[in-house]
Amino acid sequence: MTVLSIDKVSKRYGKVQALDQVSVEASSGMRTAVVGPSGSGKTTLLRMIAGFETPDSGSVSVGGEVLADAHRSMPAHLRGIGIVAQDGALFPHLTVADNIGFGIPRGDRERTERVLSLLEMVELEPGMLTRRPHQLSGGQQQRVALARALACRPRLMLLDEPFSALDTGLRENMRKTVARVLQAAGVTTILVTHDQEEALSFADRLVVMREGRVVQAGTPQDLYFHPNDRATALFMGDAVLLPAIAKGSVAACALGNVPIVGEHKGKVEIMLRPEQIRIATDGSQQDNTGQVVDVEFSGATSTIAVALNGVALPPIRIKTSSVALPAPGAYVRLDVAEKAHVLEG
Ligand SMILES: Nc1ncnc2c1ncn2[C@@H]1O[C@H](COP(=O)(O)OP(=O)(O)OP(=O)(O)O)[C@@H](O)[C@H]1O
Repeated sequence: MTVLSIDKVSKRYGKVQALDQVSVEASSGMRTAVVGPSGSGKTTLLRMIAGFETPDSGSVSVGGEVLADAHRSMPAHLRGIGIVAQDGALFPHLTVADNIGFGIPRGDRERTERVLSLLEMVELEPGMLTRRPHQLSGGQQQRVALARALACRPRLMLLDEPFSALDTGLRENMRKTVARVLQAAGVTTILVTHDQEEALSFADRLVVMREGRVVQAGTPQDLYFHPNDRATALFMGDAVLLPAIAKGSVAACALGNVPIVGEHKGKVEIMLRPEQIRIATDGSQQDNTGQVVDVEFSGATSTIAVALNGVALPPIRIKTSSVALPAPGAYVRLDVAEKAHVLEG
């Protein structure tokens, strides 16, 4: 069942077309991440759903009810939408208990019980209830903000870069906790983030925006392995892009004859993710694809730059396990482990 439906929404600020005919749908219980470079319109879209902006044209509906179009806009507080902002935006003068219970009427007999169960849901100890926000860590503040947003039993949850202020380790941990909590609560969620890795691991579905438009939407696997174009390919992660001549299901390129997804003919550009390429260090001077020009050690994995034989292309960079690394100058053979993706256009 579709919970959120954004239909051809446009928004202009002076000369800037912040949103241009944007359509997005989110099904019940799904987690959708909106990603895109800075200025692509992500925040404007989120603010539009929340009710802080009104569309010039198009409509925003939740649960089949039109919340906003060019003629009307339901006030934000009546929309039944929960929001967790980047900094948590907790009320500094209120305790954790009062922050979480803020949207639950004081006279509600089950208020205390509900606050406790929300606290437990976000994995915080009951001892925290009497603390104020400044006595909490960044991660704990975000958990309280999530509990507060869930307290109103929202029909939709908006997450605006909620992990960006946290350290890397904590960030990953929080991402998992928040995904688990939202899944358990069955709340349909929209996450806005700069971080494509975060989007890939958090969401069931990704929407990629560029210059106010949705350029591609799909599962994380779709977007990562089958981006429509070069810009999305590079935005979603490290990519090896090579010119090639396609003939049916094979393309001839600097890595040899590589199997490709689908059938193509003539000049194309193919994409492989670095982990789809294996380095064989037994390449002799006769049987090799290129020469190692740089090795960048970074713990468990390393990045190896390989200059390909006979092509005027920059060295390709491949992430590999740091075990038995080749040395700079070594000849290596590169084997393609999976079918390459052919980019459009
Ligand atoms: N209130 C406003 N007045 C004028 N221009 C605005 C306003 N809000 C956004 N814009 C412009 O609209 C465009 C989209 O901005 P938006 O904040 O939605 O992008 P974003 O993808 O969220 O960027 P970031 O990742 O940097 O937060 C930008 O060019 C921005 O400068």
